[in-house]
Amino acid sequence: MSQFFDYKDLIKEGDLVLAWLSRDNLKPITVKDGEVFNTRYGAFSHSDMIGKPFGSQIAIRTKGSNRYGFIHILQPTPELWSISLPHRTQIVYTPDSSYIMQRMQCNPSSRVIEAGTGSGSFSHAFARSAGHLFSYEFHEVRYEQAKQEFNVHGLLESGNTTITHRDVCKDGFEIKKGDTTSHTFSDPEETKMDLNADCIFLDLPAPWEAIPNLNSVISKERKATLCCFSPCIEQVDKTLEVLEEHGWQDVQTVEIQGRQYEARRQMVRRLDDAIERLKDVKRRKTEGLEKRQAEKERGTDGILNVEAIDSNQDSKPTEKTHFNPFGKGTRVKEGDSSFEWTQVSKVESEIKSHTSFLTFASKIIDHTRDEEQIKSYLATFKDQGNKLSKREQRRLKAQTTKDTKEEQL
Ligand SMILES: C[S@@+](CC[C@H](N)C(=O)[O-])C[C@H]1O[C@@H](n2cnc3c(N)ncnc32)[C@H](O)[C@@H]1O
Repeated sequence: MSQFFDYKDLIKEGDLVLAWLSRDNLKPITVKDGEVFNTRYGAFSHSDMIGKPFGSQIAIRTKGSNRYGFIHILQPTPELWSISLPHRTQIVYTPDSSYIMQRMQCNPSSRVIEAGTGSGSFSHAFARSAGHLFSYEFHEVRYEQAKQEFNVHGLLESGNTTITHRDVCKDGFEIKKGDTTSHTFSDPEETKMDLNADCIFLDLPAPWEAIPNLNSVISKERKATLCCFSPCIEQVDKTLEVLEEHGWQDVQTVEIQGRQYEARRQMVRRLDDAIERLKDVKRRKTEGLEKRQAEKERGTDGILNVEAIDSNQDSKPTEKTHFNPFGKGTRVKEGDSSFEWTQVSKVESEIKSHTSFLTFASKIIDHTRDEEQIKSYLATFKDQGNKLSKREQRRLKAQTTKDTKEEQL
């Protein structure tokens, strides 16, 4: 059982919990009775966490004051792990990994190849969703650390993850008896693993060197989908050349540009407001001119003549503009019920999340078809077709023609 995939209610000794200190400060802790988690808000005793439900808030009184410091203790998930894990390399974050898995249609029947493992960020997301994950890392220390981490997190124990120490560009992806891998060849008959992979994710500096090695390990019956994660367009260029050379199809390169949308209210500005504003500007201008004229009428020695004194006594201070919908003026609080508001969404001008270019491609190895199966499909369609609407019949006919063409290619 892995804490990452199976829901758990209460925290027990030995559990991994993620302590949420702030939005961008999440720390993994393995709970051990008697130990203390030190933070700048104070020292949190692990024993206070044992028996508490995941998601609880733990509060302590800060030394020498009457105030409280608190943290939340959360159950690990691949998404939270990505933002709290110890970095050994650059990692793939959830905005990319979720998109990639959806594009590759990664599901519980998928057999996934991932190279390299790196810090194991994406591995956790794959391991949760896929049927089996085969992860490869050529850096020995990183391989050992990732293996140890996968073991502690229950990924190896759950049986759906295999990590192998390998340079996939030089030595390919096949996993044989005697290789340095987490898989145990317990059956004497078993000499190599059957990978039969249908999802391949390459986060390598030179994916074009690994692509030629995929043929022997990708599924023969199912369509295999590949994604290469490369930060530079020059890498994409080389990858595209090799994909074409090795018969990969449906090639597409995309870039994720995550943006934050802010929802807020904006004051409704009407033509009448603009007219009001112009009138206000004109009125102030006139008042200003009158004031200056009155000052001119003071004597050069600073003594006012009688007329000027009289007009000066009459002049009132200029009234403050209380509302200017087109610029500065008295601030109006968003949502103030004296004004009309409309709901808008504002997008950040700067893009924060370009990480890499994602190149997708797919390959079907076996183009032969089971004629008996096709006949039975066609018979079913025909039978159903009599009961279907004209539109449905047209759709089925188009689908059948498309399938036949694809098979012929
Ligand atoms: C950027 S990291 C992968 C990060 C990973 N996707 C994650 O989310 O944590 C790239 C990893 O690929 C490994 N690597 C590079 N070339 C390799 C090769 N030819 N075979 C196997 N691993 C390789 C590196 O050692 C490094 O750990």
